[in-house]
Amino acid sequence: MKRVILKVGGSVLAKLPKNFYRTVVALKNANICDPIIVHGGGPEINQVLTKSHVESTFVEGLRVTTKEILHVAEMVMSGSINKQVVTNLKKAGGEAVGLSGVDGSLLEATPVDSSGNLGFVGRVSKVNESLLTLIMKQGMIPVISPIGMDDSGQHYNINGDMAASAVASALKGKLVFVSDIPGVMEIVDGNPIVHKKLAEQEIYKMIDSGVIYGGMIPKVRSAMNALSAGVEESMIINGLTPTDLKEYLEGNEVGTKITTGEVRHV
Ligand SMILES: Nc1ncnc2c1ncn2[C@@H]1O[C@H](COP(=O)(O)OP(=O)(O)O)[C@@H](O)[C@H]1O
Ligand SMILES: CC(=O)N[C@@H](CCC(=O)OP(=O)(O)O)C(=O)O
Repeated sequence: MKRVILKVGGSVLAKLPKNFYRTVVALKNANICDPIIVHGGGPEINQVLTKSHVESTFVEGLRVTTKEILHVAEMVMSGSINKQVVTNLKKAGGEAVGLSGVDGSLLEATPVDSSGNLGFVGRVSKVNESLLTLIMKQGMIPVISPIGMDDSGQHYNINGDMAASAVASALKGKLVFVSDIPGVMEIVDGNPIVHKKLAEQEIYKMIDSGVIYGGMIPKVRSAMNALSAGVEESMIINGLTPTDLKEYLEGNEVGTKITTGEVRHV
């Protein structure tokens, strides 16, 4: 069965319309496809850090992660957020298994930056596909928190978009980023537009010119990496509307499709 990897951003987790989880469960129960959720949690991590008076900085959308910040990221994402997503799927009539990348070596990780400037930020070096397959075969939806571990047992904070891209690449599924914007946007002649399709070269230009910034940088990079790894489709859609996910699954044009091909247009 086809796999759809849904990366649900921290930006939308608390704001998803009621039918979001019902749509995901319906896909599974009707054997249309096997959904896998990878979630983020940036805003909730920020809240806890702010309460603890811990400052946090980002480099190109990645959080510089000290030992203390890693502890908070793990507590927030693998703890409360992961279990809330599992609960929401249950309430929508599904069964889900919540895991972090630490469990069953689901996401083996290495430091993203060998200079050490980003601290305990990881990238996925290997995905335990058979564990995911096992869960899906039991009729359950895997829900993944993006914390990884290396051979020595060191944990890493992994950007959710990068984790989702690695999972999609391993499973050769479709990759859908569910975020708080209608897609990749740009101001053209004074008006905001949503790009329906974007190719690699355009994306690099948009990063260089600052049109794509912050959390959108790891998203588009992860989308492109997944495509080069053989993923069928990488999309960015809006999690704030009750219709985008359903429309996308029904084959209608929503959000931004990232392509490897040549340019253009809106
Ligand atoms: N060109 C762009 N189009 C749309 N959003 C952009 C763009 N560049 C940067 N962004 C920012 O990226 C954010 C989405 O990334 P992020 O906050 O990390 O979301 P998530 O938690 O869903 O992963 C948007 O809310 C917006 O502020
Ligand atoms: C290394 C790194 O940046 N990790 C992210 C993990 C959470 C995440 O990716 O959350 P969103 O999906 O909400 O952006 C962080 O600490 O914020």
